[in-house]
Amino acid sequence: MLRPTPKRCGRCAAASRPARARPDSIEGQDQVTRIVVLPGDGIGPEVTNEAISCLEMLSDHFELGLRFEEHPFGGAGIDAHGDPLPETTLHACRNSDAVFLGAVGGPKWDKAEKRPEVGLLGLRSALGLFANLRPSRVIPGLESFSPLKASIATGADVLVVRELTGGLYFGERTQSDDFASDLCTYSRVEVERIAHVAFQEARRRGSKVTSVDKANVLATSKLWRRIVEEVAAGYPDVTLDHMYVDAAAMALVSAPGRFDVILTENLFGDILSDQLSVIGGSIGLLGSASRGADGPMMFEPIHGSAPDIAGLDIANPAGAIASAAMLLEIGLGLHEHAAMLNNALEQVLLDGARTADLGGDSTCSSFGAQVREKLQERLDRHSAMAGHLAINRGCCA
Ligand SMILES: NC(=O)C1=CN([C@@H]2O[C@H](COP(=O)(O)OP(=O)(O)OC[C@H]3O[C@@H](n4cnc5c(N)ncnc54)[C@H](O)[C@@H]3O)[C@@H](O)[C@H]2O)C=CC1
Ligand SMILES: CC(C)CC(=O)C(=O)O
Ligand SMILES: [Mg+2]
Repeated sequence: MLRPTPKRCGRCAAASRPARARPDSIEGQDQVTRIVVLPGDGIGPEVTNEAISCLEMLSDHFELGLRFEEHPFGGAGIDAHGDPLPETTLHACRNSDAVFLGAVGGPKWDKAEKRPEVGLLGLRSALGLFANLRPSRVIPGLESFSPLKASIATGADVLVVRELTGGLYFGERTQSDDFASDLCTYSRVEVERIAHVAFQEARRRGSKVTSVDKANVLATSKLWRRIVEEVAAGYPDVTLDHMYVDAAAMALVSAPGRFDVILTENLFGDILSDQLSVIGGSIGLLGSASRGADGPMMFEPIHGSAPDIAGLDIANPAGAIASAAMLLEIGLGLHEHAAMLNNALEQVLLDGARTADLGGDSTCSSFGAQVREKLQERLDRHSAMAGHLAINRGCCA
């Protein structure tokens, strides 16, 4: 993964080092990291605006060289080019260092020949983004966000590793007036590679994987379970257990603390991660990262375009901002910068800012502005610290 080179004092604590130079960088020229931004539809542009503004602030301050270019996608792609995934948009995504997506869909395009959601699935497939990481936790101090009793919700911290390019969403479909079918397929390779992602993620967390399937009925789940067991043998330090998806849905609300990493297929992961999001307070809080074997990663909040609240400036941008932090951390390897943004976001919530989904009256834009205020405080503190270090070390004169 390409990392921008922060241009501050080389020894400065918050400036991560580049992992490797961009292959297309020209000596003596500034390095640029291309972020393709797909605001999409409904609340997508509203939450994207808040998230990208945070990234711009960080990029300006640390001279990260992030360059943002917006492209139509989803319903906006249909309106602009008659296609939810216009060729120019796909080309830009393929040639980017990372993609940031708001959300797509809405009633305006529900009867379109190719719906916005077809564009989303097409993009995930075209970029080979087979692994979708959806972290969710009950933030310490904000247990009251959860509809669950504090005794149940406290400490919940779960990562859903969702297979993203296989299963029912990508199987052959038939549809007539009286009959319809959706084919669910999984191959050994598809299960193996997502299982490896889950076990590797578990090593960075609580060392436990719960694989969720329906192996008491489905052939794909039987294959899934067998291959997950095989992959698990290579990770003796990680505990593996299996749950049927119906039981897992129940356990998520009765004992969310029992989970660390949930490894599951596309449809189950889609459903369970929405359910999980509410345990932390709202679907508006969760970000996600999608990755393939190589190429650009994509970052998006887990929610949809929320047509019921679109255009009202009341959407919660926290999930989009959390996705921006994931872009910094996972996409660009800028751990300290990501931590600054996450920390600013969490502080705004701890200070009491609440959008409507959390029972408050903060607007989307005012919430975003508050996060940037907190971020600015952290940047100022960082500059002051870097100044001290520079004086002591005789650099950054
Ligand atoms: N990644 C994507 O682009 C996704 C797109 N969709 C599409 O979005 C459209 C709407 O789908 P829905 O099923 O209604 O799911 P949704 O996630 O858009 O909304 C479900 C509920 O959560 C609320 N909500 C969602 N995000 C919120 C936020 N940030 N702040 C406050 N409240 C929020 C909405 O107001 C709504 O009541 C459909 O066209 C669907 O296909 C759905 C999920 C993901
Ligand atoms: C088009 C849908 C599969 C999008 C969705 O619900 C999701 O990825 O969470
Ligand atoms: Mg979903």
